[in-house]
Amino acid sequence: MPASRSVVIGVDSSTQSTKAAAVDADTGELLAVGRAPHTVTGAAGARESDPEEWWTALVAAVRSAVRDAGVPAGSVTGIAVAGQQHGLVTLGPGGRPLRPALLWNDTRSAPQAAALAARLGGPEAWTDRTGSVPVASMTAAKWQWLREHEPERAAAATGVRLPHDHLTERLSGTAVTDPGDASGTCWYGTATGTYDREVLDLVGLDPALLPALAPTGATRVDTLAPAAAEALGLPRTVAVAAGTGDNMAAAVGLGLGGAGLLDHPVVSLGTSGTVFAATRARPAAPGLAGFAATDGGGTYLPLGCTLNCTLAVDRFASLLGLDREDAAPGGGGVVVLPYLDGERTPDLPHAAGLVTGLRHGTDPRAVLGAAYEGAVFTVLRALDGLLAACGLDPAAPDVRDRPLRLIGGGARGRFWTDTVRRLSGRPLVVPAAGELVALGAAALAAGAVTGSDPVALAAAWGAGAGECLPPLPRDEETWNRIAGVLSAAAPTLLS
Ligand SMILES: Nc1ncnc2c1ncn2[C@@H]1O[C@H](COP(=O)(O)OP(=O)(O)O)[C@@H](O)[C@H]1O
Ligand SMILES: O=C(CO)[C@@H](O)[C@H](O)COP(=O)(O)O
Repeated sequence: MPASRSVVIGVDSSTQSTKAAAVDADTGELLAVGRAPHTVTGAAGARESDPEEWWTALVAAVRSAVRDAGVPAGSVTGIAVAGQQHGLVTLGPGGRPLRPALLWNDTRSAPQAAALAARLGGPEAWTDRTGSVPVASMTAAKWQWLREHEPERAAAATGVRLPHDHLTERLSGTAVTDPGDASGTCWYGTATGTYDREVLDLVGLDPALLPALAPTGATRVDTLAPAAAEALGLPRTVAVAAGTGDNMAAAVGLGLGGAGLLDHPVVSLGTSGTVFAATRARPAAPGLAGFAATDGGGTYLPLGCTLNCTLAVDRFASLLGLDREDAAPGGGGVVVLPYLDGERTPDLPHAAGLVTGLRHGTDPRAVLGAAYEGAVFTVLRALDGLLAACGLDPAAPDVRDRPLRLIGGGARGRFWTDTVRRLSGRPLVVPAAGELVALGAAALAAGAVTGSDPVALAAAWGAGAGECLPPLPRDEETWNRIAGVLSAAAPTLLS
């Protein structure tokens, strides 16, 4: 290996685990990936994780990636963190968390979100200002929940951070965020590129508690703080980028942004199911998050998000005593609405899962298959909403022919890809590189080291290239059966 090789580390700190990718900054070669799991606790709508565990996982994953890459620590030049979005991290003395973080899929904040959505002139005013109408996932609703349920902790907070901000601060000692992840708080103005003081007043949050806004996720905020350098076994000279949210980093990894187009909408199958596209317009619609991309240059990342994707299907597999791949199409009338965690799109925070169409002869594998179908249907309905908000007719042949890029852990599963193909009738591109979020973060790190545009870097690395799967005939019957059950069950799902 040439002594001058420059290696960058991209960290994906998402709901279930941390993944750290060691990447050759010049060629984009993925040298190694380190992984470490997270613990999520909570019942009855609560979902919390200990930020200290994220830090321990980051250290373990980065050390493992550098070791497995077989590169000297001195060749590492940059690091960036992409994190699960929206989570509320409250800091106390010494910058340490006051309590576990409230996660994006914690639905206890639904009443606070509904109350906030009615303020400031109602939903349209919120989308005009922040891009999104508050739902339970948004950080502003979580902060309001904390004020109402744990006022002494809210009053004691000396800092309020998103998950990726907190980890970036642990790395660098600098309190900073980026436009992309900030746009998931509902207190950041996507039109102005600044914190919205009126929203902060509304939720009683002192702006001094928030991190500074970096111009882009690739902004070099500092180098490693001494304690972080020691924990990671890396030199203090390693540049730390501002980082971003996990969906924004995936967009960077796929080379979307700048002159980003709607040609390849993205579907991500992870704990959350997300659909997004990079666009220069600023589309707004109820049920859609009008995020900013992380380039800070007027690219937007409208996104639909479901709460029940791979984890919900895995839960059905374990309830049925089956392996996740041991599924059959749900034909024969079984329908599963897998809303085990409530749901965000559609906005049904209090919903529970629903199974219909069971008979004595029902094959358990078909029930599992129907869970996949229910999860994929929910994601693809969100995709139709996204395309419509971008001014496109989802059913128009030229729109239906646009390949979907399929990413996230579920994209590794054949039954997932088959179900997306069958229910969408669209061609798919499945990137060969599994860790698009970590690769996007690595491109942000390389951007911080070299000053280059991270989207252009990732595009040159070819991180998004992969297998093209031709379309299958659209399974209208299954689609209509699920849509019928959803519509008939709507009154029950609301309560
Ligand atoms: N080979 C595979 N086949 C099907 N599903 C998989 C496979 N590998 C991982 N998964 C799914 O991917 C999920 C994790 O995806 P990931 O995108 O890493 O989640 P997150 O970013 O939310 O932590 C797991 O819940 C698991 O169900
Ligand atoms: O809330 C959203 C997007 O708005 C989620 O997509 C989170 O960012 C969590 O991501 P994963 O852990 O599922 O990757």
